[in-house]
Amino acid sequence: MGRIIEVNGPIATVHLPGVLNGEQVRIGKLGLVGEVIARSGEEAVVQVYESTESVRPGESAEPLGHPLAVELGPGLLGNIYDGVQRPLAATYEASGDQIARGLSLAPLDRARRWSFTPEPGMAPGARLDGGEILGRVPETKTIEHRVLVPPDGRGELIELAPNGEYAVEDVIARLREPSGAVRELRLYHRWPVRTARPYRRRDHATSPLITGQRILDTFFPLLKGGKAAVPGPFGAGKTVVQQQIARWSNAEIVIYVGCGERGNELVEILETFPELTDPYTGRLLMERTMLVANTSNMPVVAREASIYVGVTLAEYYRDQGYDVVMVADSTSRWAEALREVAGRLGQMPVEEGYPAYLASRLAAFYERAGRVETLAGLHGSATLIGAVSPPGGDFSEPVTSHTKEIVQTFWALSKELADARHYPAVDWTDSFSGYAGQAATWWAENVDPRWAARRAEALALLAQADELARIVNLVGPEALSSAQRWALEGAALIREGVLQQSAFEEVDSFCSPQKQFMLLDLVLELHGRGGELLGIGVPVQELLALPVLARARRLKTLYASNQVDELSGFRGEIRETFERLRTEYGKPGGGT
Ligand SMILES: Nc1ncnc2c1ncn2[C@@H]1O[C@H](COP(=O)(O)OP(=O)(O)OP(=O)(O)O)[C@@H](O)[C@H]1O
Repeated sequence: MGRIIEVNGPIATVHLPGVLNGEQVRIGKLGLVGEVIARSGEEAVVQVYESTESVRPGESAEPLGHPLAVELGPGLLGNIYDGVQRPLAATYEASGDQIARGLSLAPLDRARRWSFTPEPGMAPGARLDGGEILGRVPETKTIEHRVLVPPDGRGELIELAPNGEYAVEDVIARLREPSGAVRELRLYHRWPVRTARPYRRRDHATSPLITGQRILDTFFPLLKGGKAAVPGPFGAGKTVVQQQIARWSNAEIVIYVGCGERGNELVEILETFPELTDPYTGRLLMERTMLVANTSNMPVVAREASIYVGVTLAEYYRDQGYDVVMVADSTSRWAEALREVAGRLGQMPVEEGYPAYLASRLAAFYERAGRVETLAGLHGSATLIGAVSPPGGDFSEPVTSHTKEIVQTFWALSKELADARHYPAVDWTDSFSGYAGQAATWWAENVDPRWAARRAEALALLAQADELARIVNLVGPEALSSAQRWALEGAALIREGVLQQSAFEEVDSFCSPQKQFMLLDLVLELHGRGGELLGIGVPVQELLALPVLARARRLKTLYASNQVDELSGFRGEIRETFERLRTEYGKPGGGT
């Protein structure tokens, strides 16, 4: 037992000989949770994850003998945790609205019993390695939990529990480790959150994470196992984008980390998520979701912990062979926590007060994304998506600029688009995806071989229109040729008929890959055929007045994702309209 020497906000200096860096510590009479972040001689600096108000020098400091770790086992799904994995529902029951400080509640329900089935063929005498599957538990109606040997466990199986109902603390297997020691395995194990969980090897990520959002999937795709960022100024729609991904993406497991956003946003998430229906099963989305949310009475440094808790949960389900997506809202708040701690430790600030290790911390976090072959030989992925909230919307600030270097997919939200009520306000000029090549293979095989060409054509048209818009601003629309005016119209059709997508409109909130491609293809066909007519002398005014243009803008809400065949009927309408015009103008003396 040690004692507190000094308390400075969320940082406590303690006299605690022999404590290790990273070790968890409980400090003060209340037993507040903290973690050693620096040591010098017999003293250690502890980052405390709860308010240190009224904690005094001289009070006790107790080392717990292990680093900040999470419990991993059945019962995680559907849970809402705080930044140090305390279950919020049970916590509220125990202490009411204001979480009592120092409260220690088990993350996994100790009383609940789970129906365990040992893995077929697994019997005493088997040589087991870390990460292998011992048995299975139906965790929810849709997700089967694979009970794993902890990654650091290895040896001869000497006992395995038969089929039956077990609580997480019950011993379900005994292992004789190479040292001869017998290790008891339970339905759950602990894992330190700052250590990436091991896997056999990295796989190439090949299939896209389909989010149902056209600007994301078609224009700036992300792969399962990939890393993405959503930077955006205040109110540009980061939260809506992340919620849409959590709600609609084709990942099997969803982890939503609400890290330090404003209280009311958190309340909204806590209220809305438990009511959402899973579009793939018709059941509750929470059956395959976990929420990690910092409560407002936890200090900023707890945001750090919640990011690591989230990513460790993601790796754990990846290790069971699932595709997991984790969204973190927002990594800027986490970076602010790093800055606050660095400041209090008197570390040299480098950029805008952030410590020199900001970039490496961000990189190490995103490095935990990936598609892997697990220790059990399964294939799973963890996709990481972080929101970034640059102050004043300035993307050159340190957190955004470092993140941009690290991620492969960058969905840049723009204030101008949001102000113009163009949602999702993802800017097609500033955004990028390094995965478009791999995604193209998937789209070609599963949707249409022309995907990459159509995508490139649309992006080129959007870029051309942005350039033309600048000219119009300078010299007025009269300076444009007919072809240029038609290009502007083509880009407007893409923006309004394809890119804009309301999260709140039932038919359009989710768009299947087939519908995404069909919409894009139809708009480009329309534009292409109009261009041909300009070539034979049809005046651009006549094209611009065609009623099919307005129809093309509305297609997205007229046909749902399961009505792609009906939607494709619009191609006939386009062809008919343009053929009629062509015959009119093709005939001598026609067209007047
Ligand atoms: N895809 C969308 N469809 C319709 N409306 C949207 C969409 N995206 C954003 N909005 C509108 O923009 C508003 C602000 O979005 P959101 O709360 O996600 O912004 P934010 O960037 O997370 O804000 P903050 O900086 O406050 O965290 C939403 O309340 C909604 O009205």
